[in-house]
Amino acid sequence: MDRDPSFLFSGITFNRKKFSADFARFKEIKKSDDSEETLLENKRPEVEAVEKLVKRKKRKASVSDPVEGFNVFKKSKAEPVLEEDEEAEKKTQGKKELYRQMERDAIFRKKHNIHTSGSNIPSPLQDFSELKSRYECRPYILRNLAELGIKEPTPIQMQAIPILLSGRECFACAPTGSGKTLAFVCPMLMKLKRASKDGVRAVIICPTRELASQTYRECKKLAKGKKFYIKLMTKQLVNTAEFSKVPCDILISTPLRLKFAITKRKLDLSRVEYLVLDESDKLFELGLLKQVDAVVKACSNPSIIRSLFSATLPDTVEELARTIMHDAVRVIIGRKNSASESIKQKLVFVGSEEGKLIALRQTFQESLNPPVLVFVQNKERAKNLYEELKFSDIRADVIHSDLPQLQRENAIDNFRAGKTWVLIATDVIARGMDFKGVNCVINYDFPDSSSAYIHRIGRSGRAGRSGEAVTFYTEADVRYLKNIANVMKASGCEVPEWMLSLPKLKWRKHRPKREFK
Ligand SMILES: Nc1ncnc2c1ncn2[C@@H]1O[C@H](COP(=O)(O)OP(=O)(O)OP(=O)(O)O)[C@@H](O)[C@H]1O
Repeated sequence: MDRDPSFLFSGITFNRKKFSADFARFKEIKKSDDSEETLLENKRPEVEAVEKLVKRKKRKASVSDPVEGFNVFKKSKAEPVLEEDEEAEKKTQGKKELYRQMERDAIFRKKHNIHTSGSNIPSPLQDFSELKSRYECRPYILRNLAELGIKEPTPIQMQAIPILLSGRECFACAPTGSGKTLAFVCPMLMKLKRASKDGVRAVIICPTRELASQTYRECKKLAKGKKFYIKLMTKQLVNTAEFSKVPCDILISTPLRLKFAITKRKLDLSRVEYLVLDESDKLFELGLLKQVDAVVKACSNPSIIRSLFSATLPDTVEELARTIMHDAVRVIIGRKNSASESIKQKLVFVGSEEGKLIALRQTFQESLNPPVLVFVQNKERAKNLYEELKFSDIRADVIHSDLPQLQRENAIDNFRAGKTWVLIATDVIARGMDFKGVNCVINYDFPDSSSAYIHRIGRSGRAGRSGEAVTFYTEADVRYLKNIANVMKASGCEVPEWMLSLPKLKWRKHRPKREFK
């Protein structure tokens, strides 16, 4: 039996008898093969060597030299290298564009006095049309903005709106009358998208009922045409029999009423997605802190977006904010804790308490340019001053926390309508209240802090309008002048040098006992 030379067949015995026909066929082929082999065997060794070399070269060439359009495997192996290159190139381009965008943002922010800190801060909004192009804003918001005559975003809106729309928490400090309300209401409506009956989804806390009611109206104006359930937490609402079943997307309240609703009426805030603390530094003051804390705890949704807004943001409040917020962005417009630059500020020495009424009457005689707001230290003083003015030919009214709710509302409405020329007030309306076109704010009693001063005078000079602020001071107030003088200087007003060089006081609230004389 012949051994088959093939390596593949080694060890297999071929039965030539059984497969004689096939064997004969193979033999024929073998014959020809043999003849070739014979030829090869007869080759000269040098020819063989050259042939081997050529063969080896051919083999090598087929492995290492890709022939375009021919070697499929080569091609498919070469492609990822190209893709990786393209990918890397894309990445570099992406990074370059990102840096260019960051540079453009920085220039834009500088131009608008926007100061930010935090990571990955979204680009500021240059125009309200970007609400649609960047964030797919529904047409009703743009329509309502146009109807309200709001054309360009203010600096706080430019920056706070994209931050909140990108799902980031934020604490913001921007001057009085600079449009902070819209800066948090607009993204809130956009994020909520549509009405739902699944429980409260957004909460806005304001320190006073008047401000809560104003914010409620602003929300309604911007949501016009969309059936959101927007509720103001009134005594009536909180006492409704089916309180927990009242549909509510956005709830606006003072901390006290909200805490009452949580503890006594089992209000569920666990689904709240947005929480705004307006006038946040006021809300963090001792009198309100406990109630605010209860609300913040009740809003237990882990993906909640919280934001803090105010015209004054003391360092202590910032520190507190940082402890409760996640990866928050800090936005400051202009200088932190400064007065609006559109207010002309003046300090008037009145000697003693007796001098105040004389100075006030004199001021009104010289020029009474209504509407005018007169701030006093407490409700007793408000009542007393009102008694002095009510029988004069000046149309005066008064507002303080001792008045029944309806009377408070009427006082605001009449002042807004121009029926009241001079409104005497305690600090209950010093924050957030937006009376259009208040020409002058008179601090009849010296404010008890620089932030109280900033908020009080901020009732005038709003939304780019000009305004005036006059602050009376007595001998007893002199030692507290420095703080107010500093605020005035920072906002560009002229202040006598001696006031600025008064000794620095470790801040204590200046609330002396004032006799009405
Ligand atoms: N982009 C805008 N263009 C013009 N007016 C605006 C714009 N945004 C808001 N306003 C108007 O500016 C006024 C002041 O706005 P807002 O009450 O929100 O100020 P604020 O910053 O909250 O002030 P405060 O610190 O006193 O609470 C309002 O009458 C509001 O309608």
